[in-house]
Amino acid sequence: MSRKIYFAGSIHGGRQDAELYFRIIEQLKGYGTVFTEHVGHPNHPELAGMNEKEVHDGHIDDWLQKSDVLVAECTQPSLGVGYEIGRAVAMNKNIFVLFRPDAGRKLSCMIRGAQNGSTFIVKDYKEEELPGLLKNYFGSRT
Ligand SMILES: O=c1[nH]c(=O)n([C@H]2C[C@H](O)[C@@H](COP(=O)(O)O)O2)cc1CO
Repeated sequence: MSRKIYFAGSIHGGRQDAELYFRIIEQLKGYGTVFTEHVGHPNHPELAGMNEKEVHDGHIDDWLQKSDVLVAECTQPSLGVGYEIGRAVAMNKNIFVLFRPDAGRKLSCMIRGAQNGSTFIVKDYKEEELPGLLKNYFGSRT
């Protein structure tokens, strides 16, 4: 059965990296089914016709719950992404956090400090390194 991937990236936190999210999602599709392709949509519609509770419950109780792994691009800070990570920790999911130090930000200690070398991995990266990083990450997991 195909691996199920939940990709998290900023929406209301700011869309500066939306095109990068799209490119990451395109690569992730090579490793499984991505539930949250809309996060990389260049013109993501406001709430996509749903109310906040429908968005929250559909993402957390359905997609995140069913996922094998959460991949989160955390360079652009987002409350929603931080929340998704915390909920994924509580569900014992595999979590792969991507962060670009070159953007001039510092990743929260609550995220960088959560890494444990197995289920919670944080990688500082540049975009050109992504194919190799994803290959390593998914290659070492079933
Ligand atoms: O309309 C939405 N659709 C949606 O999928 N999300 C989810 C997926 C993203 O990984 C995350 C972004 O959170 P935020 O909007 O706080 O940046 O929340 C969040 C919103 C709006 O908060």
